[in-house]
Order: sequence, then C-alpha cells, then structure tokens
Amino acid sequence: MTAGAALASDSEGVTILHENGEGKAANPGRSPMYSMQAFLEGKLKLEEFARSEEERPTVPHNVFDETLPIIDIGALKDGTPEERANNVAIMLEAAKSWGFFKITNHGVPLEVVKQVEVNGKEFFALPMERKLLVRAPDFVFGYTGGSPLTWKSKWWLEGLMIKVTDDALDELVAQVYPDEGEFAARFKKDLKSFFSPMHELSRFIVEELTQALGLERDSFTRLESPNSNCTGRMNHYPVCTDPDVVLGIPPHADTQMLGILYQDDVGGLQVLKDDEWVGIKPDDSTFVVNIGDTFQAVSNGILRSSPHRAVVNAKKDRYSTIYFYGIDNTITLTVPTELVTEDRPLKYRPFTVSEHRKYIVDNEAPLHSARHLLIDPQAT
Ligand SMILES: O=C(O)CCC(=O)C(=O)O
Ligand SMILES: [Fe+2]
Repeated sequence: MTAGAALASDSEGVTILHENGEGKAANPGRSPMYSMQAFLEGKLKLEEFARSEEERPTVPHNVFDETLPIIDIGALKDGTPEERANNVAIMLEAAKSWGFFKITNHGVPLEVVKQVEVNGKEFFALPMERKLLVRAPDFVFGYTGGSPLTWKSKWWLEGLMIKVTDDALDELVAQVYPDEGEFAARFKKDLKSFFSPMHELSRFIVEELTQALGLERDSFTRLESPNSNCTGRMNHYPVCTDPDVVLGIPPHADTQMLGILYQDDVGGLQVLKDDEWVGIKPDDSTFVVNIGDTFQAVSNGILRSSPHRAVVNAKKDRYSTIYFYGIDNTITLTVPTELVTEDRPLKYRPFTVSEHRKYIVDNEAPLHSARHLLIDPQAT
C-alpha cells in the first residue's frame, strides 16, 4: 500500500483508498487517491499501470476502421419521409449491432465543444492541489485522477465529471477558482453553452430510438428528473512512454442511457465489434454516440451497450469531451411490456440506475457490467 494512505469505506460502502487528510481537498478523509494522481505525485510507477498480456492494446491509437455508420441528424429532423425513414433504420441497426454510431449535421457548433476542451486543458494543467479541491469522493462527480488506487486496474487518464445542474457547476467552479475571475466565468458560461444543446440532442436521439423500438417517443425521456445523472465528462490522457502496455481507460460499458462524445484529432477510442477492437477515427464534422447499460437493459437487450476503451500514445496528450444522458437514478426501471414477446422473453430484472452505478464502482468497472441486471446472468 502507498505510504500516507489508508483503507476506508465511503458512505456508499465502496472501499477505496483515502489519503490521511493531507492536501486541501474539500472533503479530506473521504476522498480517494487515484492512479494518475499517484503517478504524477511520484507515488506509483509506470510499471504498475502495465496490463496483463491478454489485456494489452492490440490496435494502436492511429489505426481506424471507417465503417461505423453515420446518421444525418438534420435529415432526421427536417428531411423527406424517405430520408427520415432511411436514417432511422440505419441508426436503429447501428444501435443494435455496434452500440455506436456517428452523427453529422447535429446542430451543435464545433466552437462550443472546442471551447469546453480548451478550458478543460487549462483545468488539467492546474497544479494537483488545485484539482484535488474538487476531487470526486465516490468516483461519480468531480476530479478523478485515474482509477481509485485500490482497484487492480490502473487507468492512464485523469477526468473531470460535472453534474449537469447550474448549482453543481457553480459550486465546482467556486471551489477550483475561488477568486471568481474571468476564467471561472468563462468556464461556467462555456459549459452551460455546451450542456444545453447536448441535452436536447441526447433527448432527441433517445426519443427517435425509443419510437423506432415501437414505443411512445417519451417512454424513457419522461423519466428524467432532478435525480438524473446527466454528466459532462472531460478526459485527459497524458502521453505515455510505454503505450503498448497501458490503457487510458480499460474495456468498459457506460452506465447511463446514452453518451455523445467528441474526441480531439489524436485518436484512441476503440470499440469491441464482433470480438475485434476497432479504432474510431476522429473527425470534426461528427460526434460519436454510444448506447449505455441503462438503455440496453430497458430495451430488453435489443439495443447494445458495447464495451469500449481508450488507448494512449507516446507523442501527444489526448482529450475527449462527453455528454452522458441519464434518467432518474432512484426509480425502479422495468422493461416496457411491448418489448417482451414470445421470441424475446423478458431478459432484464427491475433495477435503479444508482444501484447499477454502485455495482460498477464496487466491482471495479467490469467488462460486462450489465450482466448482473439479467434475470438469468448465465445466459448471454
Ligand atoms: O476518451 C474516450 O475516447 C473514451 C472515454 C470513455 O469511454 C468514458 O469516459 O467513458
Ligand atoms: Fe465510456
């Protein structure tokens, strides 16, 4: 165990490594230490990030497969009936087979997401003690300098997860930038300009897919509430002198309904498709959309929440910016009866998003994270 640290349990019962109140964390004593933080502070060596032979990246960051379907959101909104039908069909098929697709003509100006990325770079460039002021106590919201140090898996990234409410954003910015200067104001304003259209876009895509499944458009979006963990996430993958043995973020699936991701031009996002790792090419005219575990489960497994990962490289830091769309955390979600047929019996049990999130954290973000929600976890 690392010097100056002790094991403790946080309020959700997740066992994580806590520092002994050192630093000026907002939550000293409750805040875990994270892998990249420990590396940057000289408390963890690069060798300790090394994956086993089977887990090492087989595809480098700059090798891509360009067959991921691209959906024209403009045509979905304003196209002819044929264009609409065509795009809906491609999107539904992609959501079933890949769990991923790209979207173009999505209406969110590139400058909006680029500005969030620029601000994120400034945040990640702050001295560690400043970032630790908003350290995530439970791996949900705040600065996560990697994976919790108690986890076997050491992630080569640092992330900032921001709850999408004005209050949460105000509080986070006030903690990191107490002087309330020009940068703090811009940081908040730019995030708000990003959150609002990304939220609308996520809702629109969820509703189109829901309707394509044969349900009322708002069957799931009406379950949004102040308890929905809609989250903005920024990831920073520092260059690594040994990119062939570490992973930025290991194979995992996302918790919520849907994610919309923008990656810079470096490359590194890879999706597991038909048991092969496939690199997704960066491209400023599109965003990458992926189905999360919640959508997979409430669609009775018709939509796919695909494992994905991020690999790193030795030349250039990489940044990604994501909007995760979630529905209420605490209500019990069940599969709509319309999606249960003789050919497709009920596969998923009732669950809550917060129960699922806790499972993921307690189990160190396992690869098949939605499996515990199956009625018969042995069935695949
Ligand atoms: O950075 C990326 O491309 C992927 C990040 C990711 O999968 C996540 O943050 O959940
Ligand atoms: Fe992810």
